[in-house]
Amino acid sequence: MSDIARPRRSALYMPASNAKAVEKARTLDADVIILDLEDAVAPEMKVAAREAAVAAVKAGGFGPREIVIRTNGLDTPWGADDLAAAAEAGPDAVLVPKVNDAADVRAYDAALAAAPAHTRLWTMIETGKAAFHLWEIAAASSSSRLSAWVMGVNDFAKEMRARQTPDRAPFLPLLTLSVAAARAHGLTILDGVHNDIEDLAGLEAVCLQGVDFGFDGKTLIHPKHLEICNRVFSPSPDEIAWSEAVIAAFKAPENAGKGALRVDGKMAERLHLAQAERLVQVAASIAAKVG
Ligand SMILES: CC(C)(COP(=O)(O)OP(=O)(O)OC[C@H]1O[C@@H](n2cnc3c(N)ncnc32)[C@H](O)[C@@H]1OP(=O)(O)O)[C@@H](O)C(=O)NCCC(=O)NCCSC(=O)C[C@H](O)C(=O)O
Ligand SMILES: [Mg+2]
Repeated sequence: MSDIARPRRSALYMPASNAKAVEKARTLDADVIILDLEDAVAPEMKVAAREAAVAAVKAGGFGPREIVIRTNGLDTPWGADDLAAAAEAGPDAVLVPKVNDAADVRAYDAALAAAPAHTRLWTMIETGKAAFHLWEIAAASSSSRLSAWVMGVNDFAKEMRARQTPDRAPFLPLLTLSVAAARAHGLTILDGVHNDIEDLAGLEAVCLQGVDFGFDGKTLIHPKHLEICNRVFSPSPDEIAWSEAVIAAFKAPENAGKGALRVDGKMAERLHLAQAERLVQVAASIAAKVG
C-alpha cells in the first residue's frame, strides 16, 4: 500500500504501562496505535512503560495497525533511553513531543540513527515556538525520517492559557497553517485528541471539522471514539461515486486533451482528478482492511 493511500483515520493513544489496554489494542478498530511513554505515564512508571512498549512491539500481533511509540523529550531524564529503546524495537514510527524547530528534528533523527529504515519519525506540534517554525520543521523531512505530524492541542492550550472551546476558535490559525505546511512537504497530519470521553456529539463535530481542515485523521484517547472517528474520516459513498465519475470522465476518449469537464453538473479540472484518484485509493485501502 502506498503511504499516501494508507488510512490513518484513527490513532489511539494508550499508556504503554497499561498492559490491559495494550492487549485490547490488538483487537480494536484503530488504524494506528500509539504506545505512550510521555504524558500518560507517571514518572515512577517510565522505565516499566518503556520496557512494556518494546516488548509489545517485539511481540507484534497488531495486524494491519501501525504501531507508534511516543517517547519522552530529549530534554527529560528519560528521553535518550526511550529513543534508544524505540530505535532497537523498530516500530512503524517514533513520535516525539514538543518539537520547536528544525534543530529539534535533526536531534531526534540522530537519536534514531540505529533504527531500521522502516521506522519513521513523527513529531508533535504543540508548542508556541513550533507555531512560528512550522515551515522549517516540515522542510526538515527532506533530510530526515520525518513523515508525519500530530497536533497536541492540550499542550498548546496550556502554553497559550487558552480555553478549549467547542468550536476550537483559539486554535484555528495553528491548525490551518499546520495542515498547509504539512501538505507542502508531503507529511501526514493528524488532529489532536477530544478530551471528553462521553461527549460523542462533540467528538463527531470536531472530527467533521478536522476533515474540513484536511487532516488525514485524528488522535484519540478512548476506544469509544473509534467508530465515529473512523466513519467521519472515511470517504463517503457520495465522495467515492463523484471521484469515480471524475476518473471515468477524464479517461473517456472524447475528453482527451481537455483540462476542465462538467461531471454530474459540477466542474472537474485535472486538480480534481488527482484528488479523486487519491480518494479512491484511500477508499480501496479501507475496504481491503475491513474485508
Ligand atoms: C482516559 C482514561 C484514563 C480513562 O480510563 P477509564 O476510565 O479506566 O476507561 P474505561 O473504564 O472507560 O475503559 C473501558 C475499557 O476500555 C479500555 N481502554 C480505555 N482507554 C483505552 C485506551 N486509550 N486504549 C485501549 N484501551 C482502553 C479499558 O482498559 C477498559 O477495558 P476493559 O476493562 O477490558 O473493558 C483512559 O482511557 C486512558 O488512559 N486513555 C489514554 C490516555 C493517554 O494515552 N493520554 C496521552 C495522550 S493524549 C495527549 O497527550 C495529547 C497531546 O500530547 C496534547 O498535548 O494534546
Ligand atoms: Mg502533548
